[in-house]
Amino acid sequence: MSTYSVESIRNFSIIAHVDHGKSTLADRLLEITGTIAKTDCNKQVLDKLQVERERGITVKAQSASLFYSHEGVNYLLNLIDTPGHVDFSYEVSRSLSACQGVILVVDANEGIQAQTVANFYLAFEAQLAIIPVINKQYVVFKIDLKNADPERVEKQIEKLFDIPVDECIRISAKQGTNVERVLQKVIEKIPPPQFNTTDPLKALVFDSTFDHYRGVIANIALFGGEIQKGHKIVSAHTKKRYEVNEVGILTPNEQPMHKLYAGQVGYLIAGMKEVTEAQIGDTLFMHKQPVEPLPGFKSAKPMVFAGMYPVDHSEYNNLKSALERLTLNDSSVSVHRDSSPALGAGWRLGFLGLLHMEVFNQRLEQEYNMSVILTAPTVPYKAVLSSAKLIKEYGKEEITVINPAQFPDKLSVSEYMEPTVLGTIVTPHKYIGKIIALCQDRRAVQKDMLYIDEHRVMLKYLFPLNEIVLDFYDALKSLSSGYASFDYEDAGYQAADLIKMDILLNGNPVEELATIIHNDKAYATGKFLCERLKDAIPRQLFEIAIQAAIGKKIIARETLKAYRKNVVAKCYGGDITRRMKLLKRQAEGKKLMRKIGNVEVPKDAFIHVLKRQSDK
Ligand SMILES: Nc1nc2c(ncn2[C@@H]2O[C@H](COP(=O)(O)OP(=O)(O)OP(=O)(O)O)[C@@H](O)[C@H]2O)c(=O)[nH]1
Repeated sequence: MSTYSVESIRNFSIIAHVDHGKSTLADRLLEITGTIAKTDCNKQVLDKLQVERERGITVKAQSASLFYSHEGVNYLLNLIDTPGHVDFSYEVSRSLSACQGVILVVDANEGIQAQTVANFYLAFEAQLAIIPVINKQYVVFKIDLKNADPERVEKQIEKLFDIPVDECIRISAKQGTNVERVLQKVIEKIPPPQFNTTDPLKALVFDSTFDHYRGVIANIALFGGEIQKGHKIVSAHTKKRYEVNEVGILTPNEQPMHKLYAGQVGYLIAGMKEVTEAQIGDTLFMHKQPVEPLPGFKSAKPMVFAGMYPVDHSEYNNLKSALERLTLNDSSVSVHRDSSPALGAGWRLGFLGLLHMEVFNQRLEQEYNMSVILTAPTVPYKAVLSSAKLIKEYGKEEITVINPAQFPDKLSVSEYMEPTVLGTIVTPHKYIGKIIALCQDRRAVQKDMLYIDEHRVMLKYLFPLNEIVLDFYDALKSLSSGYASFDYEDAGYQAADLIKMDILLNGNPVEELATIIHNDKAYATGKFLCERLKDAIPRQLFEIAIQAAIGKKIIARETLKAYRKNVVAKCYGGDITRRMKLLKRQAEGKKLMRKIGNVEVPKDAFIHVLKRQSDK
């Protein structure tokens, strides 16, 4: 950009429900503005991570600066593509802090879904300009997807969000139809940022990534002043001083610039090496010109915790450094050191949901070549202690329990509490009966029910978090043939009758599967886990007793019969290389096993075992 004028800047995010077409719209915007060449290969260009491409979802918000000329004026448009899944809504709220407006994409076929509602309210509460866009819709031929019904979706938007029907723009992101109109609307409707270059530097760190060679790359939004190479800056959070090595914009790859100005969004490299140095939500200011720090962000609140241990203990230090680096790229993961008698030294990690946990695990494997053991996920329970000894030990009466191994005994507790969430379900009305039954089975209490139009209903339920965290979404999808959607927000704690259940293999506890559950569900869960484990464990040379226990009391049992798998039997002792190959393959298979007593369990069995069968 040759000349700078804050009047010609627009900062906006694209928000939507999962799969409604955010990343595809971002591709078209990048093409129209000449940011990337127009080819058939541009598919979700901003989804850079391998895990994003494989799963076809966005997990990390990505920024891109676009240059666009309209009516003789050159504009700088800073676009942030955000994830749609509920586990990553923290990324959305952070991204919005760097924006003055949003494009709210709604699929013309599916209409308003649970995350559409959640994301709309994030933008609305942040007082951002909102541009509703109906996607998957040709304008000329009326129909892109067969069941597209833009009129119906426009009416839903008017009813739920109070946005007049004629403000919606109908597009096909895939075909590029009418997408230019969206850009024009961005310029007309989203206000330029109201910041001055003459003010002292005030830069918000709204995201950060870690580069193996260059250290921390901080994504910043300038709320005042300007910044360039050589400037001495200070972090409001750590009070540490840095010299700026490089500033620039993302197009979408890093493009160094001489300067960044108030109102712009870009990146900064300033020799930050430690994970803790690039705190998201931090304010950077010029050395000797301190400013009032920006409010920052509420820290991400982990919803599920699980233990993580290296498969092979010699890998402990490598895993430690991989974790440090990956958590810098994903600061919503909380990490506490932990250890267990069975698994040795490891960590207890907090995630925003199960998908987040799976994605993090996949990234460790793909980006850092690390293979780990994860224990059964648990939600953060609370216990009000009655034992004077324990109160003294913890230094407080109320403790949070994120590890079943530390679950205090009933005798030393006056009350247990479990976390709850307010869930929003949007569904075609024909599935309502089955969904209500599912919610009741999950101990949920109905709070609201609203018809969005004659075919669709929005239900609100208060759920115990542990009832939805593992597999509620899968269950909901399967009983509504994929049509119902779900989103939730934190709703505090409620008293609950909780117990700790252990799983034993030939009398040895399987630490990975110890869980805290509601008393009412103990027998059913115990029976189910034993049955599932029986399927997950390969037969071995001896009989295996699989038991569920509460304290010393066994509440369920399955028996796995002995079996001898002789892998080399087929080789007739003849071909020695073939025989060696088979033995090697068997040895490699064993590496992925975890030994409990003398029983070998595939290490990935633990999470699969926990998903409930009853919901199929
Ligand atoms: N028919 C049709 N399909 C579209 C259109 N826009 C996007 N899609 C398809 O919808 C699917 C989801 O698109 P994405 O752009 O990945 O959706 P997203 O909202 O970014 O998804 P998440 O990042 O996972 O939340 C892809 O298969 C796209 O090809 C469209 O205009 N018409």
